Amino acid sequence: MDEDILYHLDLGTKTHNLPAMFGDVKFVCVGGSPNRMKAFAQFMHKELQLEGDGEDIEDICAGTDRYCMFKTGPVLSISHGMGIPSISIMLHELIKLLHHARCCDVTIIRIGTSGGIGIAPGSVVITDTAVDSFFKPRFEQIILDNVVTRSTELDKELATDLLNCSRETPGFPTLIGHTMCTYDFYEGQGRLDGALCSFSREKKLDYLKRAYKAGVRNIEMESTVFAAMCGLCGLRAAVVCVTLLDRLESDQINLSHDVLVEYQQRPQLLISNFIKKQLGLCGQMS
Ligand SMILES: O=P(O)(O)O[C@@H]1C[C@H](O)[C@@H](CO)O1
Ligand SMILES: O=c1cc[nH]c(=O)[nH]1
Repeated sequence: MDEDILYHLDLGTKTHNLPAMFGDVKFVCVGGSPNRMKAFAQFMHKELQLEGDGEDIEDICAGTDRYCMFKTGPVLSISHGMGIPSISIMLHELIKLLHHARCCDVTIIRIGTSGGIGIAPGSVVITDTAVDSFFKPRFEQIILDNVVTRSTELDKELATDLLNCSRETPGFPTLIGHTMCTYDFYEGQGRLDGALCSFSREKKLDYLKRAYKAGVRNIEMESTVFAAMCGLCGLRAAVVCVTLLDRLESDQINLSHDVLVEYQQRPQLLISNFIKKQLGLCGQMS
């Protein structure tokens, strides 16, 4: 293409010097909420001891309200909204952006929230394999009128490195497990508290217990397409989500604001330590 307009990011190859803006990016962290991803960028700014306090960090995608993007040193922090279609659009444009910027050796990590199965709320799950609602390691993309099945394996070595790093990040339990990705938060995740519910509490528990038996430790809404797209495009990818509740116990998220904020910081803390370690900065920082 003579010109590539990354419409939902409000960036383009003719309007922006993408290699100058993004050429040094080595880590991309993504998550649903714009505020969380801004907070993560500000946190990374401090952890990397970059100049200034990072409080005035600018949203690179301020020209659109679809996604937010912040850059601090070699770390890019981007929001992706909720669900597969939203993260998929962002990933198409992000991956093209990394290509246009001639970035190399990029690691991409989703830092999110999730519902746990049979584990303590506040636990952090590092995904080894993302599975669909049938506990299968696949993402089915409809292309024209074909169903194209893609693998959802994630980088095992990266997951192990992250688990090792978690041992040096005390304060919360971290484990490796399968993550189930659904198309909905309510019926799609077996919740009884949506506007619609067509199954019993017994059926819900039977489903979630079967998921647990299949190795699923948490449920969220983006991991399968994230794993599939990053895998096909050759990006080293990981999914690290905190659990907000144990779905065998409840459906409603009734954590106080402060606890919710602290839980959401857990994956950020782990990833910040991992990034510092990768950059050879550990031991020199707070
Ligand atoms: O990254 P976040 O915390 O947004 O991910 C999960 C999955 C859905 O997008 C959302 C549902 O509350 O949270
Ligand atoms: O239960 C939960 C909590 C957060 N995100 C989800 O997708 N499910």
